[in-house]
Amino acid sequence: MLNVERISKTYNKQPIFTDVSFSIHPGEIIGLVGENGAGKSTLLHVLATLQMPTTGSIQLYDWYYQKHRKHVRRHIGFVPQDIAIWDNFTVRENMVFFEKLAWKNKSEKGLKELCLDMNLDRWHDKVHTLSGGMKRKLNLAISLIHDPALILLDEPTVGIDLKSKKEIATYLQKLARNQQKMVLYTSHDMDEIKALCSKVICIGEDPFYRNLLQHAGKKIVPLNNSFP
Ligand SMILES: Nc1ncnc2c1ncn2[C@@H]1O[C@H](COP(=O)(O)OP(=O)(O)OP(=O)(O)O)[C@@H](O)[C@H]1O
Repeated sequence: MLNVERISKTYNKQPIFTDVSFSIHPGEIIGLVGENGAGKSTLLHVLATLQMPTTGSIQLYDWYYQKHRKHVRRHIGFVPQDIAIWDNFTVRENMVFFEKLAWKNKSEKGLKELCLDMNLDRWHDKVHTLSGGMKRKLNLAISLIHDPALILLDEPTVGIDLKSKKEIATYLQKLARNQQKMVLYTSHDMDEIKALCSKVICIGEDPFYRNLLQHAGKKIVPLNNSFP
């Protein structure tokens, strides 16, 4: 379980978010929504251990981020907003390259299966010949090589077609259900959030997303006392 307790983040004394608390249980896919600049990416960066919270504590299973940062990292898969793969390498070469950097070894057969699970079947094709959606699928496959317990996805389906979105959603649902992964997923596509996520975190002061979700009968995770 991921337990986030009263974390805050400031940049140059400017608060980005304050007093944020929530939990993610194994098997849960939680949505993270909010207007541009609300702090979604910043929160994901903190949860990915790329930045430290200014105050508060985060615990993944028995490990505290502050104390066991290196260990915690091994159990996190992070897909950043920008696609981060090698354009002149093939799909296979990218998977093999990132496997070498991963904490766990995986056979080439296992790597290929990860791609095929998402209907990415262009194993020997160079990345620059793939569509945007295929690149996003490869980015996601790379983040899963080391079999992470917590998967953090920052707008993983932006600019991709409905079919690929559905394939990714189905894959994530299977992953969460069958392997008890914890998933935190940001998107500006509310239909996607409503279909995929069991609960939703609304970050930022603007009540727009909260109202929209309440209307749709979605469970909203209260972040602190100011948003009961
Ligand atoms: N390294 C940084 N230094 C200073 N301020 C930053 C830094 N990174 C982000 N910010 C600021 O933090 C705020 C939150 O940014 P963030 O990228 O987390 O928002 P977001 O909710 O992900 O936005 P979007 O929906 O546009 O992706 C913004 O005001 C941004 O300018």
